[in-house]
This record gives sequence, C-alpha cells and structure tokens, in this order.
Amino acid sequence: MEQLAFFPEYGQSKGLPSELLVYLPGLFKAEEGYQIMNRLVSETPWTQKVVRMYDKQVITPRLSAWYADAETYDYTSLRKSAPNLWTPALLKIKAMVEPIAEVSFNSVLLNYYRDGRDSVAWHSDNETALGSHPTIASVTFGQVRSFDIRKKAEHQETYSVRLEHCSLLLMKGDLQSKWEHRIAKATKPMKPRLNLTFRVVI
Ligand SMILES: O=C(O)CCC(=O)C(=O)O
Ligand SMILES: [Fe+2]
Repeated sequence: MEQLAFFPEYGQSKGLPSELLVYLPGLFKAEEGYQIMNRLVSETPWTQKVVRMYDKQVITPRLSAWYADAETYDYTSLRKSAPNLWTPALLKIKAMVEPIAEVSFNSVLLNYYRDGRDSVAWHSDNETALGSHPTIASVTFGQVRSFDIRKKAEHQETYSVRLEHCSLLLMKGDLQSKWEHRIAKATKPMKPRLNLTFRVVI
C-alpha cells in the first residue's frame, strides 16, 4: 500500500497514531470546497433524529442524512428509513476518496453542524453491519472543529485532530473497537460545518 503523508498542522496532537487515523488536508481547492458544501447543504433532505437516552427522548444536536446504494438497506435502529440515493455531487467526492482509502464505499452519512452548539457526543461506529475493523473516510467542509478520540479502556489517553475545510480523515484499525470519538460543543461562535463519513455496510 502506498504510504500516505501525514501533515501535522498547528494545534494537532503530537504522535497521532497512524494505525488509527490518517489526516490529509487539501482534498479540494478551498473555493471548490465551498461550492460543494453549499450545494450539498441546500440539496440534502436533512433530518434531525430523536434518540432515546435513558428515559428521555433527545433530539440529536445536528442535522443528518443517509445515502447508500439502492440494495443497501438501513442497518441500525437509528436509521430506519430507506436511504437516499447517490447524487452526482456525492459520487464525485466518493470517487476522490476511494483510491486514497483503497475501499469501495456503499454508503455515506452526512452531518451538518449549523453552529458551535451542534456536536456529536462520544461514540464509536461499531455496529455489526460495519464489520469489526472498518475503514471510514471522513470528509469535512466549512468550519474547522476538533475531532477528539479517547481510549475506551483509558479515558485519559486522548488525541485531537483539527479537521480543516476540504480535509480527509481516514479512521481505521482499532479506532471503532477500542476508541471513541466526538465533535465537542464549542464555546466560541462557529460557522457551519458539513461532514461526510463514507462507510461500507455489509
Ligand atoms: O463530524 C465528524 O467529524 C464525525 C461524525 C461522526 O463521528 C459520525 O457520523 O459517526
Ligand atoms: Fe462517528
């Protein structure tokens, strides 16, 4: 496999474990990235999910949409509705990331963080339908936010990656089985951010 370069940026954790995370900024030129972002934000049928947390019904603090191949059915209780079908804009990004990830993805989850109050809490994408050591390709447009990871067995062991506009982050290896990740709520005002996680649903 071709060795992917890791470009440490200002504010990135030192010694990011490359067997778990590979960060590649500059997937698109900035201007093209904003065009793609605007298009996706306006053409996506956004939904805001309601999940059960303990005894309460909680609205997830972000907007989401799920796209997949026609033959791929929705695989978790959180995603009961049929997937949306690929659009030209999504297929173009998928074609960019597949040769880098060396994976053919069959689905993508879009998350739209409208401002700094939108977030995703600590979790791992370890549903059985994703397999035990999935490679997930995460593409970011818009506002830079910190992507934090922490070890499940040792919460003090953490790393952070600042995910920049037009960046690609590959999550792989033990990341979903042994680690959790999040996009924390921000205290400073934040502009919108769009994230796409390309996945293989088995
Ligand atoms: O927005 C991100 O960078 C991560 C999203 C995420 O973790 C997920 O959709 O499972
Ligand atoms: Fe995730």
